[in-house]
Amino acid sequence: MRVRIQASTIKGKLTPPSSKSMMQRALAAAMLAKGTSIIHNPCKCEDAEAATDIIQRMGSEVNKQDTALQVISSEGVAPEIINVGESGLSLRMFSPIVALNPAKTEINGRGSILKRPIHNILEGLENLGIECENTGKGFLPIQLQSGYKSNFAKIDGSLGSQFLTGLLMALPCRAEDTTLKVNNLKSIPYINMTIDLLKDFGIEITHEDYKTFAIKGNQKYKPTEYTIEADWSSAAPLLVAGAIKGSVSLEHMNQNSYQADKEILTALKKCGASIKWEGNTLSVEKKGLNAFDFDATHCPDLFPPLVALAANCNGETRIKGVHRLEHKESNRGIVLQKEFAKLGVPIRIEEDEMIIPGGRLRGGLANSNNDHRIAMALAVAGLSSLNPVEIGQHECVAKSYPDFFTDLRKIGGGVAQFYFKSQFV
Ligand SMILES: O=C(O)C1=C[C@@H](OP(=O)(O)O)[C@@H](O)[C@H](O)C1
Ligand SMILES: C=C(OP(=O)(O)O)C(=O)O
Repeated sequence: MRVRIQASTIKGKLTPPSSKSMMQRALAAAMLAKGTSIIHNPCKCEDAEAATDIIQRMGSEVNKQDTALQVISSEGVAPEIINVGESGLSLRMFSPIVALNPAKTEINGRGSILKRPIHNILEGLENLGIECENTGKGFLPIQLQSGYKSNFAKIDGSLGSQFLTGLLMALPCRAEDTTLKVNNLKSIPYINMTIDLLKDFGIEITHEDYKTFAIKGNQKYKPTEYTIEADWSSAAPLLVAGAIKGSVSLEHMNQNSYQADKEILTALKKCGASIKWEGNTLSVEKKGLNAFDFDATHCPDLFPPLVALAANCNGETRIKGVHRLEHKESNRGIVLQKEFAKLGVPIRIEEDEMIIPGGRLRGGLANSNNDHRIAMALAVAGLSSLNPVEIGQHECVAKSYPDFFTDLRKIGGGVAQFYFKSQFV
């Protein structure tokens, strides 16, 4: 299958899917809380399915209700193997949780995750006394056993925050206290989201300026009812669609969210789009758009939709944080450069900055490189291109937003899916 996006005017109202970051955290926390938790407004996407499968393998019962999931957690079991699918968060969050149990568990995955390096997980867990075998030699699979033995570790945060999220969720369950010294932490808002969610489950985490985390042991997760917010990461391409080609209103958005990608609002304001809040409904409307400077170091998932936005602005936009993109579902800096070049946009990368000239979208054949955020950014670019944009491997949006193309059509996007003998363009 391929999808073809034609220039179109955007107008309409939607509710974006629920946050996959919050959903995966809530599933892990519900598993760690012995008793019954309810997750309202659950996120339905492949990464959430992977996390659900993991907690079931670890002994939780998960029951679907109307608009909620019931998680019943009793004594946990150590599975022989868990599979994280393609989810970076499930890999990095569940590794420290699985490691609480001294029995041996193998962690494996599929697709893009098999190409994402794991040395910082290995280093961190080994520093805390876990015995790690790595038959994948720097990549999955890994086998963990023996339980935690050390009460102190230095953690490299420069590659991202997900592993620290896992440690903050696991270590309160140890009998002993643990101190983590974290160096050069990136994606900081995601740690705020973790700490906030843990508070709802009865777990307290304190830190000094995101550098020292003193984690009290013997804490008990309490079962709770937790509501997943709408996802700002999935909202971002929809908001950009409204800003470049008409208007869009998104319902049920939390203005005070801890989600990193709420920062899309800063970028939209900077380039001159019109932004209006009415209660929890956010409306964005097209205006003359000008190039902008933006630092995406701590909200790396915004890069792809920001590139689609920048390609529609007058002048050269500069976005910082390219180094953060190397180990995502694809090497996103290079892939954005390569795929937008196919549409006529000559992106430059200078050290940690991406420079995007506006006003050159010609359209053409591109490929998502099996990266959901690239597929969505290319689709948004198609809305304002001279010729249609065709995207190969577009089904990968299922990782975070399975209904993306249906929703884009609902707000006026000219979307046509068709069979094509090869995905590779
Ligand atoms: O904690 C999370 O939910 C996430 C953290 C970020 O990763 P890094 O912390 O690796 O940058 C982000 O890119 C990812 O999509 C989700
Ligand atoms: C990078 C992402 O997710 P993860 O790292 O959890 O696979 C993403 O959703 O853009």
